[in-house]
Amino acid sequence: MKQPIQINSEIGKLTSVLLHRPGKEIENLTPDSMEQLLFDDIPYLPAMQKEHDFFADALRQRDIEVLYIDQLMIDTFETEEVKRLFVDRMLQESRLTANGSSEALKNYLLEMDSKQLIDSMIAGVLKEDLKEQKKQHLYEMMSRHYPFYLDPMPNLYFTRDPAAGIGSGISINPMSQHARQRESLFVEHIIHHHPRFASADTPVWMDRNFDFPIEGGDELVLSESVLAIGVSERTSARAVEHIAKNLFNGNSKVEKVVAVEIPKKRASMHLDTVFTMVDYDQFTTHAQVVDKDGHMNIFILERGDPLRISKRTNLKETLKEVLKLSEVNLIPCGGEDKIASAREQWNDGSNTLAIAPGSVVTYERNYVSNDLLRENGIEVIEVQSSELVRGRGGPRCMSMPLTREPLK
Ligand SMILES: NC(=O)NCCC[C@H](N)C(=O)O
Repeated sequence: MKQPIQINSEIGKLTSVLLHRPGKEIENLTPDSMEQLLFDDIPYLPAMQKEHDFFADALRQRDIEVLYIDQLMIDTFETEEVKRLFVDRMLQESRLTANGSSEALKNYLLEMDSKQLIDSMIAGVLKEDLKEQKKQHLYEMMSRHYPFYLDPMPNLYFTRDPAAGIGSGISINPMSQHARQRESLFVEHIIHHHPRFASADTPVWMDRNFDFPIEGGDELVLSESVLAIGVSERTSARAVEHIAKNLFNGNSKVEKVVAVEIPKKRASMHLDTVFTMVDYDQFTTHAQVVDKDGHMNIFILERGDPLRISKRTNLKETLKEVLKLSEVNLIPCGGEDKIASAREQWNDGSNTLAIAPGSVVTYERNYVSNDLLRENGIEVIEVQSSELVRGRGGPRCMSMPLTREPLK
């Protein structure tokens, strides 16, 4: 049987990918809530959707199958029982802001057809959407109360983060930020209930109930046997150890987990905001975390009880060692210019999505980085991002590869 997940590298020809087209959840951002929901601004939805469609079309034109989270979810809602199960899980995990709202909300959601149901769960449910509930608490009676029963999920279009394919298995992530924690529930549900995935018995390398966070933007499959993981604002060292043990003890081909420490700050929230693989021996990097010689804190985890852990201090040398390469080229985002480099990193210039060795999708706006990639022989497919970028993520963040061809 064809494996529904098969990811043995960052750069093998991409054949199937999971996306989410931004929807009404974006219009439910307000100046009061956007910071808590991890946005710096409120995107203009019609333009954002146009940009996202352009991105999806660019992938389809290159024979990449594009699947959407909402459609996969709808496919699972064939029976009333599965629908109820998911609504229950979702409500359990949502911070409901009024007593008694849970039952009313559940009934409100279950009256919907599958498409409306999934759209509403992603967009959020306003208190005014439900019939007036009897108010019992002071905070409900005060006029300026919080408008949502169910918070919107505006970050869902960053499908990279809630889960990551590794080999023929998956890491279903306990996410660090409250605003994003429900996202991995969608992936977990799809893996267990969608016919394409459920029958495959996909190994789960990380369970979303683990107590310490990890996010997919930090998980980079450098080769069949080497996984790099950023220890970052979003990913904990404990989660790295945990997934490493599961990979080594399970039926995976991973032999080395390379833990890369990056500054715990928003501009470099995940490893893929400052480091991506673009070819067999070429990588984007950013000066904020790694100078052109590649100095930084790196630990290699290998099988053993306890795990064998050894320190390295140079990214370039470590990549040469673990990937068995004689040379490695680090391409700095924004080049040597400090201003261009800071600007383009903020706008996700390092966040490339490789669709084949030496071929990447990037944002058009990062022209300094794009020119530099081309000078280094990389094919650059540009997509527009006046609005998409406002959520602080690029093409890699907006995609969860499901299958890639093996490297030759
Ligand atoms: N892999 C990534 O870097 N994803 C970008 C996520 C951006 C989102 N607004 C967040 O703060 O989680």
